[in-house]
Amino acid sequence: MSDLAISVRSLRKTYDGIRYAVDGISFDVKRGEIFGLLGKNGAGKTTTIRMLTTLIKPTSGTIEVLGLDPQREPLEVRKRIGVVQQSESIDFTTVENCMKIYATLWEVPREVAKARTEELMELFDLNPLRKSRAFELSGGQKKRLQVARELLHDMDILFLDEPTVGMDPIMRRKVLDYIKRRAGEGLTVVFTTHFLDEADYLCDRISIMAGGKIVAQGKASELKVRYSGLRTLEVDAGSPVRDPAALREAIVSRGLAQDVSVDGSVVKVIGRNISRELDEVIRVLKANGVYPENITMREATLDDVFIQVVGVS
Ligand SMILES: Nc1ncnc2c1ncn2[C@@H]1O[C@H](COP(=O)(O)OP(=O)(O)OP(=O)(O)O)[C@@H](O)[C@H]1O
Repeated sequence: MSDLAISVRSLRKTYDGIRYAVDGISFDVKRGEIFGLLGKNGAGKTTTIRMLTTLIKPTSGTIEVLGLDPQREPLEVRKRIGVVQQSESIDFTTVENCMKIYATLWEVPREVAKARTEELMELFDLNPLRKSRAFELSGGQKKRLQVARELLHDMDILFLDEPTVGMDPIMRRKVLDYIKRRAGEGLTVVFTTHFLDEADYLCDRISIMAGGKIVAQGKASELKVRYSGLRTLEVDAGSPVRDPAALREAIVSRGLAQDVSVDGSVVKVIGRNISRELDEVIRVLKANGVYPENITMREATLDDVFIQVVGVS
């Protein structure tokens, strides 16, 4: 048996015949690995997951999921995977019934289904909502139900497309720890998220996508090392920055930094040479009406790597 759960080569997908949503990506995922797909909105993550999970057909390229071709053997693939999609129809029935229906659909033996339902209801804090109808739940509660019901059945690979959206930090951590535990028991996980701290915490390996391509790939720690020259300078100007676009242009066009972002009075300057160019950066800040009241400099986080790789535009 191959130790690869997924193998993708030169995969492309166009919806309109003009633009490629996924544009020639190749990657492997080992069995038992947690693989993260990151990227800005529209990068091609969901399209990739939908092709891997048999929901849409590739335009070209090859996919192997557990040694099977999702296009030729969709039913075989579906039997062995779990998918939590980004948005999913939520039934009119109660939370309790929803779990029962899913267990029946997946043909989970009655006793196993009962035990798992109790475990998952407890874990995802769904007990107080047992009798609530699913469509009445809040966004985060719906997401909890959506993830819990998918975990009722046995599977070899679990695909999670932004599974923690709307969840509070405690629930997010619980879900991530549960996924980690299942991966420790041999489950392969493909995971997309916009929360880079989550990817850092959970994923063995990460691919960053932009414009349908994979633009960086590796362990979170490797990516951070690869971009370790990056520093983030954070400046608090005390009052809102008047013209963020002009400030950004002034710093980036001089090659002083790769990126500048402004949030109210706080300016974040990310780049490789910031320590060396600090005097010049501050001169330009002042020339643009930003008089620093507080300055901090720190190492790159995964967020910084992400911004560096995919850019801000
Ligand atoms: N059903 C569709 N029909 C036409 N174009 C689509 C369809 N689904 C996605 N696209 C386009 O394909 C590109 C990639 O979208 P995709 O949903 O894969 O990105 P994503 O990385 O998952 O984004 P997000 O983080 O917002 O979920 C986008 O330009 C999007 O507009």
